[in-house]
Amino acid sequence: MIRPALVLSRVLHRYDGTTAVEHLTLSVPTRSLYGLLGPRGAGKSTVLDIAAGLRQPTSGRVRVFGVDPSSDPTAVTGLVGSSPRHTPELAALTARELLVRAGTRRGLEAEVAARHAQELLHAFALGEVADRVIADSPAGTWQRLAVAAAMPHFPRLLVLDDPFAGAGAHDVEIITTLLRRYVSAGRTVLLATDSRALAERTCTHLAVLDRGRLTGQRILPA
Ligand SMILES: Nc1ncnc2c1ncn2[C@@H]1O[C@H](COP(=O)(O)OP(=O)(O)OP(=O)(O)O)[C@@H](O)[C@H]1O
Repeated sequence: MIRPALVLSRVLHRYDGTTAVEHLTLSVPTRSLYGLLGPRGAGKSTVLDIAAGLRQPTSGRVRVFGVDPSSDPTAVTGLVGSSPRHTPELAALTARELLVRAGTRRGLEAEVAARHAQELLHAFALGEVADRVIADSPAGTWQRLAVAAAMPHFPRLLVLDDPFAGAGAHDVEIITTLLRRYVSAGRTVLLATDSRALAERTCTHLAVLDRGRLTGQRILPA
């Protein structure tokens, strides 16, 4: 049997007085494009942070390709990729600089990071803005770039928080095509969105969250 990419068992997460995730049990199959759908505050970002090893749950069990992020965070860092948050510091870089930096931060040699950056710029149709400062680039550049910046080390699990937020139809098309190709290449994608239409169009599997609880789960027709 193929091991799932991610397993959450009775995961609970509390921030001070707020319960963000409540006894969530979820299994994300390898090679799925798995969508977490829910309104604002449903707990999606918290689940993604836990999956990426960026946050420890208050209780419950987490396994990323069988690895426990709390006992082997370095292994999980190599297995997972997630997008950087938009900051003025990052917006002052060029698209290429951001991708090279994302690669070297994931442990790639500078030369390898530069090659992967070039491949990603091409794949995400960002060649024209490659050497332009991100803040001066057309709308939609950041959305494509944020996804590309999650994958310079071609992680086995790509974790994307709202990759379509602010994206135009053309950007959505490019991102969706790339994510499907990534899954066809044997990788796994876990993404969060509040758009049912985009989730249903893009994903192979869907889990619906509401106030930290799982309220529905289904496999979508190909
Ligand atoms: N750092 C934090 N400190 C305190 N409460 C938080 C924190 N982060 C999230 N929360 C709360 O936890 C709950 C779940 O938030 P979360 O961001 O995980 O949901 P979400 O579905 O990703 O929502 P959004 O789409 O708005 O990001 C919300 O009630 C939110 O206010």
